[in-house]
Amino acid sequence: MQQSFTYPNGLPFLKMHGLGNDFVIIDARAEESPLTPELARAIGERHFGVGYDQLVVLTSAGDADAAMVFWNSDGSLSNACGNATRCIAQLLMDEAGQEEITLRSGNGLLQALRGADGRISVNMGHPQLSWQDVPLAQDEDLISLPIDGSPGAAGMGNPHCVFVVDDLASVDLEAQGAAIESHPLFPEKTNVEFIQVLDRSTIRQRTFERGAGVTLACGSGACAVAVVAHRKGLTERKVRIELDGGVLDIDWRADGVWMTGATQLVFSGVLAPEFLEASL
Ligand SMILES: N[C@H](CCC[C@H](N)C(=O)O)C(=O)O
Repeated sequence: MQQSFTYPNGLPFLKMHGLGNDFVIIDARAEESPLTPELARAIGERHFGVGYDQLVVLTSAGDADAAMVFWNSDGSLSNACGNATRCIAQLLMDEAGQEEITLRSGNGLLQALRGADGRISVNMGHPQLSWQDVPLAQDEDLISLPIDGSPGAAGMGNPHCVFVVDDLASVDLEAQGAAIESHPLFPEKTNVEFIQVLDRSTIRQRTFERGAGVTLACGSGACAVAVVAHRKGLTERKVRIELDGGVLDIDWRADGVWMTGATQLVFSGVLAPEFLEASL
């Protein structure tokens, strides 16, 4: 799709990660920076571009400190990205010298706080549990899924399908994740989490993300995992989730599902005008 917009001076960006779930951040609060799916995909190329799991476009918001639009590396959009939300919160808190920030996402207003240990907590909101809200296709059923492991589904502004397994080492994450991501049970596709419950307060999680594939961590996924595991009677409402890239602490409280974890600014750069021109 030809884009009338041009970037004669290139396009500045930041690179951040939350537990190895990595992000390109484009700050469009002062100046419009429209993206196309083609450009988002080109920036996400790990060899020909910058590479990311998600790209976040920051814009100004009347009712929040900023608004976020989330792109997956396949060029699709998502209403939620927990780890990126934590990274944006750190960025804006550092910029403003604040310890609390409000961010607007496709899943509503999210409150973020910085703890004494420097980790960022975000209230990711209430889970969506009805089949219409996850969403699931009405005429299918979770048991129709071609994988054992007592599946559960929950939405956190984005859909998640969670499988509880006895041994994560037995899971073919790429193949089984891809099969579920596009299963007809999920009209908007789904993120896929495989978990092993270590005790009532500890879960090991591996993730195949919608639109991004295997990632080292998934924040909204960890929230959905905590909700599904608790509803199955396997864990408390407060759990520590061990992901490939690190640890998230999840607390499903009366006011929403709180997620706490580390964030890291890695580098800043500028996408070259000729790269952008070739990718639009
Ligand atoms: N792939 C997800 C978005 C990013 C989720 C993940 N990176 C997180 O930290 O929540 C989706 O399409 O719903």
